Amino acid sequence: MRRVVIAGNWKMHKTQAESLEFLQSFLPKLENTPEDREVILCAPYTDLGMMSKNLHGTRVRLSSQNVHWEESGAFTGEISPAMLTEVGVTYAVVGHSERRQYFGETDETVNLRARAAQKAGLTPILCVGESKEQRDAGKTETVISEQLKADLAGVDLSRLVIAYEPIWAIGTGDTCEAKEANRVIGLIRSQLSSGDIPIQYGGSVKSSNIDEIMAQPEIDGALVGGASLDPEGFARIVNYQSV
Ligand SMILES: O=C[C@H](O)COP(=O)(O)O
Repeated sequence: MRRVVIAGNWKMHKTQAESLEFLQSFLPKLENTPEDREVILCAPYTDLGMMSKNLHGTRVRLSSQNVHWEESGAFTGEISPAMLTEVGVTYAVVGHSERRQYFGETDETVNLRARAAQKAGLTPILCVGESKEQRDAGKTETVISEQLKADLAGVDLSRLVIAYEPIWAIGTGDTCEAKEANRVIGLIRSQLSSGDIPIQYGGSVKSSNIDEIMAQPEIDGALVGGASLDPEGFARIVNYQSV
């Protein structure tokens, strides 16, 4: 039975004060959230320690937005697995398209990060997805297959979440049609030796479209960017209506 995993990726938003204000409004809205839904917040590094203290004893889990593959070293701006586990982080987003686009992330480094995360006891949330040009050229399946093959080499599939995030849907309001997202996620699942891996959809998920997205049989959750910044709106996404 696959888990439902709803994660909010705050990206470069929310100071510690803003994060605390978010939690104070968000947490009470989870009182009736079904227990089988995993709720994760992917916060900036600076907020993780404070958030961990305020989330202790709640059902909300913490994720970083990246993780380095070395235990320590001269890697300016990076963060090690131990720095994350020490403050109670249990997930790590790896391979987000913005890291691939702006910070030279490659399938090779994504794979290193995923394996290092697992070695430290973190669960990677691996992001894959095609660009508009690749989709328009009919290359979606090929691109994602190649990403999966390279990113998942030596990765333990029993401790993994995958997020299908078409790049052209990220931050644009141009959400992928739910049935198309379901088709692609079905293709992703067909290439995995384990059928129990939760596979999320990400890309302009909002409170207005979450019910339709989650009604799709292959979709196990969402990786939400902009719409996760507002406690009310993200609570509505977490509390989506099952059909
Ligand atoms: O990690 C989240 C994805 O980049 C989606 O972001 P978005 O919901 O703002 O489109």
